[in-house]
Amino acid sequence: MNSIKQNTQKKMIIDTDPGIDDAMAILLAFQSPELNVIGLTTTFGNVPTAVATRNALHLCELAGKEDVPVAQGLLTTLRGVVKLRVADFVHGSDGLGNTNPPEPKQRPIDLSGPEFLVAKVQEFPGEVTVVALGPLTNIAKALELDSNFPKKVKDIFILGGAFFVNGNVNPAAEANIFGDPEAADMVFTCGANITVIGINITHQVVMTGREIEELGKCNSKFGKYLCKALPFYYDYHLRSYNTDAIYLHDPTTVVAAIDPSLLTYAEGVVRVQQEGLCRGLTLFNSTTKKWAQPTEWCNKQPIKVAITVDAENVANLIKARLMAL
Ligand SMILES: O=c1[nH]c(=O)c2ncn([C@@H]3O[C@H](CO)[C@@H](O)[C@H]3O)c2[nH]1
Repeated sequence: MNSIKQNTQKKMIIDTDPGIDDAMAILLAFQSPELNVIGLTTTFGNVPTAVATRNALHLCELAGKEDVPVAQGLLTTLRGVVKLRVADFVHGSDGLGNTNPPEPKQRPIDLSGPEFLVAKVQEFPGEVTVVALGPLTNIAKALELDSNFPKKVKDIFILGGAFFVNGNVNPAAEANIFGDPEAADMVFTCGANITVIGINITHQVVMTGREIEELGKCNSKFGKYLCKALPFYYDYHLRSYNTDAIYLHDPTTVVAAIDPSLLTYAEGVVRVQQEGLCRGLTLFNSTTKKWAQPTEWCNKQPIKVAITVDAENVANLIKARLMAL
């Protein structure tokens, strides 16, 4: 990689819980000339954090990116909850569709995920894009470690929430936000330049059963690899949504970071329900109403919430890059 090319690329850290669609997103990022992936940080959600770390290292090795540092994130929620909800019914117990990936040769770096995030925004102030594909625990911890993190990070693209639609854990909550609602609320209101891509968007960006077969037949290394894991993810969608297609949650978020113009956004303050029936609900204030009394949404910095997506072009970009040789 010559230095001119590196200078024009976005420096990206992916916070991830691989996860089949995370694997697609990571490989997509490695295939994207616009991006310089400077590290992966791992979290729980689709799998426990230790499994996410193993899978992240494995994916780097598969892609010949052993030089990309992997920093293991927190093993618990921000507030220390150890009994975590893990979506093995979506991704398999190994996170990769029960394909039993080989043990990686590389090890995670000594810094924790949050420490790595803090160190990189300090090293490259205003230059680092964070793409958060799991619960927001590591990003929230980075805020606790460095109160200037929101000013130093360039932007944060978050896969999470369900805006004006039902969730996927229950009618109220989307999985990543449900995984650590306290962390999510902290991140959404921290003042950083944040774009949120919810399942109101990602449920429109799909790969059909036939396209999964095509991916397996093409000569691309990543395509061949992914189509071994994808049947598990496909079966989950067929069972749960009765649809002949998978939702491209995480890769869509990487595409939004590459080319935000493929989506449209509304700006407003988002808060997260912390307790009770609707724990994990993301509530976006889209009104311009002047409230009679101050609300919990007042005096917080607005963030961008994706409202529409050019689903066909986003999906085509993902497929083309994963099928590229
Ligand atoms: O706990 C989960 N339940 C689901 O139904 C579900 N469907 C998808 N996912 C994963 O969570 C993110 C989107 O909410 C993505 O990373 C999906 O892989 C889910 N996680």
